Amino acid sequence: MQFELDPHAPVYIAGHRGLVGSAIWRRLDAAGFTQLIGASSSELDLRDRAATFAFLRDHRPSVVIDAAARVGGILANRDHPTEFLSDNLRIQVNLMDAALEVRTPRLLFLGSSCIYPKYADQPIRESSLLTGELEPTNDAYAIAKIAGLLQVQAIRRQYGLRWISAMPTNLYGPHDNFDPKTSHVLPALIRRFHEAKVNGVPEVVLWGSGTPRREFLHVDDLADACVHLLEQYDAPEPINVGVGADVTIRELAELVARVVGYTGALSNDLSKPDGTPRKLLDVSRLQALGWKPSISLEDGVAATYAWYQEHVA
Ligand SMILES: NC(=O)C1=CN([C@@H]2O[C@H](COP(=O)(O)OP(=O)(O)OC[C@H]3O[C@@H](n4cnc5c(N)ncnc54)[C@H](OP(=O)(O)O)[C@@H]3O)[C@@H](O)[C@H]2O)C=CC1
Ligand SMILES: C[C@H]1O[C@H](OP(=O)(O)OP(=O)(O)OC[C@H]2O[C@@H](n3cnc4c(=O)[nH]c(N)nc43)[C@H](O)[C@@H]2O)[C@@H](O)[C@@H](O)C1=O
Repeated sequence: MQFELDPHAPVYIAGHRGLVGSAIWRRLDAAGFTQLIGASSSELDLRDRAATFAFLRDHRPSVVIDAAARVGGILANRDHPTEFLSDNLRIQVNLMDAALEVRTPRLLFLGSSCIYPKYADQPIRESSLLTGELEPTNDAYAIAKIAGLLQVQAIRRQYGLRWISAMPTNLYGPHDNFDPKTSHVLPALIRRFHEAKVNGVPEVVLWGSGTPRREFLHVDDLADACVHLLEQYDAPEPINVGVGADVTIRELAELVARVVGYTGALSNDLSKPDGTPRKLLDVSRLQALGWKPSISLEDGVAATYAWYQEHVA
């Protein structure tokens, strides 16, 4: 182990109420971490530079995990590039500038698989970064994320702080965003099929052609991978986090319909964008560090649907 994480040292999880932040909180809480720090966006708006600096000066965390961002699915990204660029740049720049000022020893920045070129060779290696054009529906978000991983690399090089960046694939699980317009595909389909079943709707419409392929990692696996990286990884290159397998959107829809118990028809709304045709991550570097996922897509979707029924439906 390269870094022994002290369970009694202050650990700040930015975005601790979100899909990823709450999973990391659960994972560290279960491991006996006693000084987890979080602040909602109404308590601390990370776009407010002065408030962010004051918060980091007050808490002086030993570890910062950046799971705070403006996040959304393909339509939210396509229709709001201004906010996806501006909010995410400000959140991460303020957080990392403030963490630098108090010399936070260890920081994990979370990017996304959408930073890679639209037509990158599959599976996508970290080295393909900036070798081709981005997917237009989320280029603003991707540029913000690329700026974030570059800021980590710059601070490592100039100040010697051992910060790292992880690039997760599409995530899902408890505390996801299930809003029909702004969410990602998997939670949107859970909600859509559930409501169609309950209301006896004969057909569910998928956005796009259903032919794009996506890789899905349960957020509890991601949280476990983040802790593993904080303990084992210390290099400037971003590191991919995924399962190493993908499905078509149509196959995902059929899986979700089966789990939900929906037996109606599926059709396609071709007026909606497909986005990147495929973004399967090469996870060989993560596997070489000794980590692999444990939650299958079928089990993960079933558990997420159960959570949805209890907390959202
Ligand atoms: N979901 C996915 O499929 C993927 C996500 N990621 C990355 O993981 C990270 C977390 O994403 P995810 O958990 O899905 O997103 P969520 O939307 O579920 O959570 C985002 C969190 O960020 C916080 N936040 C947003 N804006 C601000 C702000 N201005 N000030 C302070 N906090 C803010 C929110 O706080 P509050 O709840 O208090 O408003 C929320 O807790 C992001 O960096 C994202 O890019 C990467 C790959 C895939
Ligand atoms: C994690 C990654 O996630 C985003 O990229 P994305 O993977 O393309 O996002 P998505 O999950 O919204 O769509 C995946 C596919 O699914 C299809 N699709 C069908 N039916 C629905 C549907 O009902 N909702 C949605 N959202 N998509 C649908 C949709 O048309 C597309 O072909 C980035 O913006 C960015 O946030 C990012 O980094």
